[in-house]
Amino acid sequence: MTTIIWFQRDLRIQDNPALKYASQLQLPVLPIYIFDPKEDKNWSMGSSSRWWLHYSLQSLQKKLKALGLDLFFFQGATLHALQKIIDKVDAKHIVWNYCYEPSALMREKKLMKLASAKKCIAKGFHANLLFVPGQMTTKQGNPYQVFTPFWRCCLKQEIGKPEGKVTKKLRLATYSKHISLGALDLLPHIPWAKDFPYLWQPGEDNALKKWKHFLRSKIHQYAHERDFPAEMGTSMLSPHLHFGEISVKRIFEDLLQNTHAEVFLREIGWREFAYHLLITFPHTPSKPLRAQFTHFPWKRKAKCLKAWQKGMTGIPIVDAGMRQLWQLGWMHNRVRMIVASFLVKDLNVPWQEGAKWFWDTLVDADLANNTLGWQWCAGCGADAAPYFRIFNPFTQGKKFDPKAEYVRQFVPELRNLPNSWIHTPHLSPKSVLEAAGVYLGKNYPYPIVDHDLARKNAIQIYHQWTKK
Ligand SMILES: Cc1cc2nc3c(=O)[nH]c(=O)nc-3n(C[C@H](O)[C@H](O)[C@H](O)COP(=O)(O)OP(=O)(O)OC[C@H]3O[C@@H](n4cnc5c(N)ncnc54)[C@H](O)[C@@H]3O)c2cc1C
Repeated sequence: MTTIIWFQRDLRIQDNPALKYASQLQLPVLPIYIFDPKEDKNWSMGSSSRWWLHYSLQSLQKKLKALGLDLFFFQGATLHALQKIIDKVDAKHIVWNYCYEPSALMREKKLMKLASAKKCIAKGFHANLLFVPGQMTTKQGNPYQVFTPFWRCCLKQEIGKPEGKVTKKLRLATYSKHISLGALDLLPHIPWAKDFPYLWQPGEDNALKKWKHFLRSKIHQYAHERDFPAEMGTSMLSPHLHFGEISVKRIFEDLLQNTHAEVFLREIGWREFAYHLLITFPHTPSKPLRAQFTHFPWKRKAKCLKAWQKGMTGIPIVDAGMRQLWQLGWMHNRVRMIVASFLVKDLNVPWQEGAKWFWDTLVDADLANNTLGWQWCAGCGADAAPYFRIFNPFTQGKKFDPKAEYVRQFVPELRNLPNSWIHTPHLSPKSVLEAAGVYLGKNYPYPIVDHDLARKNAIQIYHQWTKK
C-alpha cells in the first residue's frame, strides 16, 4: 500500500497541501514527476521553460531527500504512466495539486475516474492560486471580463492560510522502473542558454530568497520603478511562480502587514484574472476572446517576424527587448508591451505568432499570463487596450529608458550614441552616427517600418474592418 504524490507545477515542499496530506496518511510515499513532451499539443513546453524545469526538479529532488524521500521521473503519456504506476505499487492514495489549465484539468478528471476504478483514492488540492479560477461571477452571474471589479470581488473572499512545512521524515516507497532526471532530456544540446545562470537560480530556496530580498529592499519603490526596465525594480518571481516554487498564498500572507503592498498585489491579481479567463474561455490561447476579431485581417509576414524575433527591427527599444528575451529567457513587462504592440500594430502580424515565440523563449512562459498579455496588447482580449491605442516605440524608449542603459546593455552596437539620439538612430545626424561607429544598414538596421505610416495604416485597417 502506497501514497503517490504527483508533482506538476507545485515544485516546492512548503505550503504544499498534497504533500502535507500525503505525510499524514502513514503509508510509504512515492513522489513522482511525469514529463510528456507531446502533451498539450500546440502548447508543449518551450525550450527555455524546459531549461528551468530541469534545475527546478533537481532542487525539488534534493529537498525531498532531506525528508527521507526522493523524486522518481517518468516520460510518456501522463495518464498511461499514472495507470501503470498505480498498478505496480498497489496505490491506496494518489494526491496532487491542481494545475489550472484546460487540458490539465481534463487529465485530472480522467485520473479521478481511472483511480476510482482501481479502488485508489484520488484527491486534488487547490494550491497554486489564491482563488479557484472560473468561480467568480458578476451579480448577473456572468464571468468577469474587466479586471478591477474582478479583483474587488476577489479581495472580499476569504483566503486560506498557507500550510505549514512538512518536517518529519517520511517513508519512501520503492519503485524500480523510473528514469533519471537527465533522461528527460530537458537541457539544450547547443549552449544557447549559457547566460541564463547569471540571472536565474531555479528552485524553492532561491525563490524564497528572492522574495525576501524583494520584500526587504524593493517593494517600497515598486510603484515607481516597475516601469523602468534598466532598474530591475520588479520581483522577477514569474518563473518561480509559474513552476510553483513559491506559494502565492505565502506571498499574500507576507503582504498583509506591508504598507507598500497595493500595487504589487494588483499584479498578483492580474495573474489570478489571467487564470480566471483561461479556465472560463479555454479557447483563448489560440483564438481571440472577442469573437469579432476572429477574421481580423492580420498578415503573415515572415521577414518582419524574423527581424522582430532576432531583435533586428531598427527600433532600439524593441531590439533590446527581443535580445534580452533571447539572451536571458525573460523580458521586462513594459518592454513586453512595447514589442507586442510593435508586432501586431506596426507590423500587422497576428498576435498568435508573438505568443508562440514567447512560449518557446520565456523561462516564465505561462499559458494564462501569456494569453492575457498578447490579447491585451492586440486589443482582442478582456479589458484590453483598445486596438487603436498604438504605442510609439521611440517615445516609449525615451520615457522608460531615459538614460538608455537598457538599450546599451542589449544593443551594444549603439552603445556610443548620446542619450539624445540613441532611441532614434535613423534620425541622428550623420556626424553623430559616424562618431559613435554606427553605420545604418551595415552594423545596425534602418527601421523595418516607418512608425507614423504604420500607425496610420493600422488605424485604417481597423476602421475598414469595423465597417464590414
Ligand atoms: C505580451 C505579454 C506576454 C506575457 N507573457 C507572460 C508569461 O508568459 N508569463 C508570465 O508570467 N507573465 C507574462 N506576462 C506578464 C508580465 O510581463 C510578467 O508576469 C512580468 O514581467 C514578470 O516579471 P516579474 O515577476 O518581475 O513581475 P512583477 O512586476 O514583480 O509581478 C509579480 C508577479 O505578478 C504576476 N504578473 C505581473 N504582471 C502581470 C500581468 N500583466 N499579467 C499577469 N500576471 C502578471 C506575475 O506572476 C509576476 O511574477 C506577459 C505580458 C505581456 C504584455
